[in-house]
Amino acid sequence: QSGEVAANPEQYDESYLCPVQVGQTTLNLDFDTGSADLWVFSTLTPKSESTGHSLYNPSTGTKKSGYTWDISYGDGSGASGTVYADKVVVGGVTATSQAVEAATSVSSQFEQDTDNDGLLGLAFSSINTVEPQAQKTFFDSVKGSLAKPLFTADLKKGAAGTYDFGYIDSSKYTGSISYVNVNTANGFWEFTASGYAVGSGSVSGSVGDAIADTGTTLMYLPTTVVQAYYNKVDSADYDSNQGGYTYDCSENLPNFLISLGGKTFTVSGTDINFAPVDSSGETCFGGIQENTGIGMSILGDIFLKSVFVVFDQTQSTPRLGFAAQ
Ligand SMILES: O=C(CNCCc1c[nH]c2ccccc12)Nc1scc(-c2ccccc2)c1C(=O)NCc1ccccc1
Repeated sequence: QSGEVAANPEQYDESYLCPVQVGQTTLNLDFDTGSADLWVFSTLTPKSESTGHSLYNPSTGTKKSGYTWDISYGDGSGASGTVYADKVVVGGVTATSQAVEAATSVSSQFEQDTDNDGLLGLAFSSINTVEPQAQKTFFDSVKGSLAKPLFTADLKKGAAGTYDFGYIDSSKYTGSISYVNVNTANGFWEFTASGYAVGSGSVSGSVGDAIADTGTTLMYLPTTVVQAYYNKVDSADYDSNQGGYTYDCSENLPNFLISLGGKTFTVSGTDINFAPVDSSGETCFGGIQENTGIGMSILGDIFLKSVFVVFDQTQSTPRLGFAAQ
């Protein structure tokens, strides 16, 4: 089988939500290549935490008794609950007995984002949080039945993009796809990014160890790289209150060039201009920030909306393919 699903941006492209049938309900889920749990708001979630969200009703599923899950993310958000086996359909691709993690508790960040009914993890199943036994991601559940064991992400700035499962749509990218091998030891789509440049010109240095993460909004890069970037932005400085680099919204940001698999990709300065820090709209928060304390770089949505990405498991070593959009 194969299929395509829309990826609809939230405000400021903070995250991208896709319609997914879970049991008998259609939920808007955040497809997340940086985690491996498919968890959803449910009728088991306290009303005080689930108002405004579409809810999964576990009555259509089969409870996996004694199974629980509990996930927390680097920003301190998280959720936990119980596990059911149910039908999940993404763009016509069906997993007949997918582990659906019903939330019995969610953190305030998720509670407040009423367009987001949960996450569909697309990292490697080795980091699924279900106890006593890790469960397969949706992709792992359907992989064997897909025309090709791969999926692609085509995210866009301020417009609907797509995730395709089982095939590569060559109308969605230009030029050739350049591939890098993935190291799955940490359960992420993790690879080594090469040189970079700020503004224009030839790339040099090395960004190093990085993950392709559709579930993280911004780009988190080594301090040396981030300082080199904001040195080219006159009004920029590190604002500890905001927890990152800010600058005058009126200032034009330079492009960021990064070399992956021997090819150089350009993230435009307009894409790196993330969002105002407050309603005055004078000061803006940058889409490139430091990866301090993370242990690797994260190429999140700010980067991914500039490229077409293939998450490829056609070979014994998984690989990532990048092409210009
Ligand atoms: O977790 C994911 C992908 N799912 C995110 C789901 C999600 C988490 N809040 C959400 C809110 C809305 C929608 C989805 C999510 N990626 C990774 S790998 C390593 C780290 C990490 C580890 C330690 C320290 C920092 C990051 C993260 C991380 O925490 N990213 C989110 C973030 C990163 C930085 C700042 C904020 C968030």
